[in-house]
Amino acid sequence: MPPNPSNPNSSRETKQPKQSIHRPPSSASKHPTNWPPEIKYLTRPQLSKRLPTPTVSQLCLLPTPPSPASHPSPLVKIRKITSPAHPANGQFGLFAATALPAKSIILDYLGYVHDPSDLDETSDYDLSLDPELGVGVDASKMGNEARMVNDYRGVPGFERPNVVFETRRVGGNTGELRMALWVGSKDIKKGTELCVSYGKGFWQERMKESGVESIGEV
Ligand SMILES: C[S@@+](CC[C@H](N)C(=O)[O-])C[C@H]1O[C@@H](n2cnc3c(N)ncnc32)[C@H](O)[C@@H]1O
Repeated sequence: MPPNPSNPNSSRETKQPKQSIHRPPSSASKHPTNWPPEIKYLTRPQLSKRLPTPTVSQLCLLPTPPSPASHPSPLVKIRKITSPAHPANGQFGLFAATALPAKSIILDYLGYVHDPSDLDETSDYDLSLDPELGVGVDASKMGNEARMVNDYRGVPGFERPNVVFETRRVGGNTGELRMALWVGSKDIKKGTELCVSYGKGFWQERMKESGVESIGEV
């Protein structure tokens, strides 16, 4: 804090050792490298206020998770794609920061948890959490590193996805329902891009929006 001439305690402040300067706890505002500043970085899901109480209790959606994982995740890195051969060139992608064992969990897909009354139809980041209740997790305006995962289609070197989205219950069968990103059936080497399948529905919708009638095999 700079000295303030109108503050009688100011000169005393300037003599205090450097350690006394207030800093927020380091974990409070740490974002992953390359995190876009316009997107809110989440370390737990953000619940829509419009979610009905029975839905919140059925999915055990908790304002505070029992055991928060470390943030940012040490397992992944966000990188800008700079290969013209990559279909998401110029955008971001998610990469393994370390070797990832087959079938292991990587991280939760965090975002705005909402029901159909609170749906952003333009979002490309909305995953279904509970299809029966129509609850989704939308990471378009807020989320974590998992929002950066690209689809494998057209990515050089990919014939199939190497990671999958699957729900999990935090802390056991009766815990909070979350969407998570998991390693597929094969180990992943450090530095490899992580690519899921968004599903045919995503690309069919994309084609419809761009006016293409038939898409054939996707
Ligand atoms: C969930 S985001 C993925 C992260 C995104 N690359 C970013 O930088 O925010 C989904 C968007 O990524 C792009 N994308 C992901 N995979 C793609 C692919 N295989 N081909 C073309 N675009 C892709 C599309 O623009 C899509 O709308």
